[in-house]
Amino acid sequence: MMNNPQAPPEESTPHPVPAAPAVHAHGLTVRRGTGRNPRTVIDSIAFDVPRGRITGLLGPSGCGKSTLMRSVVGTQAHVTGTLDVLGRPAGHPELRSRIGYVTQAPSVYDDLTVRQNLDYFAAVLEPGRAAADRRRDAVTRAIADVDLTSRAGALAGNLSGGQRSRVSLAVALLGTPELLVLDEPTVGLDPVLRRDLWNLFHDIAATRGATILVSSHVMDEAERCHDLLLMREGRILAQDTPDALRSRTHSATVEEGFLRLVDQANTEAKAEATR
Ligand SMILES: Nc1ncnc2c1ncn2[C@@H]1O[C@H](COP(=O)(O)OP(=O)(O)OP(=O)(O)O)[C@@H](O)[C@H]1O
Repeated sequence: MMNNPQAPPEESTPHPVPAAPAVHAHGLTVRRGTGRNPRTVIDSIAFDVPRGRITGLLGPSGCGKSTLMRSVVGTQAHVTGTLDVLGRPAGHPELRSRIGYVTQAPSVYDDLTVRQNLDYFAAVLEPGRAAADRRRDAVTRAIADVDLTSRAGALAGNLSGGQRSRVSLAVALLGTPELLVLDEPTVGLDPVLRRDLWNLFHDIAATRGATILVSSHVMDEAERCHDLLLMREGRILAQDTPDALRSRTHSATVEEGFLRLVDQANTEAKAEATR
């Protein structure tokens, strides 16, 4: 899948958007920290993630992207408000096999090979001898999807950072999830690998109809998304397509548009404070 540079991400065609979003949030609030001083890090936000498309969650470091993603996959405590994922409340046991989640730090075993890592996680997903053939096929396909077939026998500990990230992504692809939640998957990757990964995300959305929620603090990656959620300080600053955002902020790039919205929000906050 990654050997397809002919298909620029911008030109890939997302599946038609069905009515029900993959993720629906309303009044979503998250508090973090223990003891006497838990802080509100996500503050009563509302947003939708449309199905079959790539939604970029963008914003500066510390704005709450990882917390929001953890809430969507159901691993975050102290979440209140409405958060529905694939038609179920976030964290519902039925969602476990329907969501693939890649955390910021690649979660692979360094002392196992790429294939052994995948075999292990495949067995956790679908245990038992009866499923052995299906597991083997799923593992082979996931390794091919992330273009690591030639390194399948290499120890994960001997791979580059980008290759290790791709092993994590392959693990997330194992169960052919309907929703992929990817927390800054391109951090630290060189431009070629970043482009290849974005091509892969577009392939996955277009060929499988999967929904992808992907975070980044690199604004130029926003241009590669179908839809954007721009976050700042625990709030959603904008939900738009890159085109609509550029156009309504009269900006040449999403980054410029984002900065305009930040300035506007700051001005409004100051005016509010002096009232
Ligand atoms: N375990 C924790 N306890 C208390 N506060 C936390 C904890 N983890 C994160 N936070 C705070 O929650 C806020 C949001 O953090 P989060 O990791 O979600 O941001 P982010 O946008 O993903 O940042 P980055 O891009 O740097 O990963 C930050 O202010 C952070 O300090």
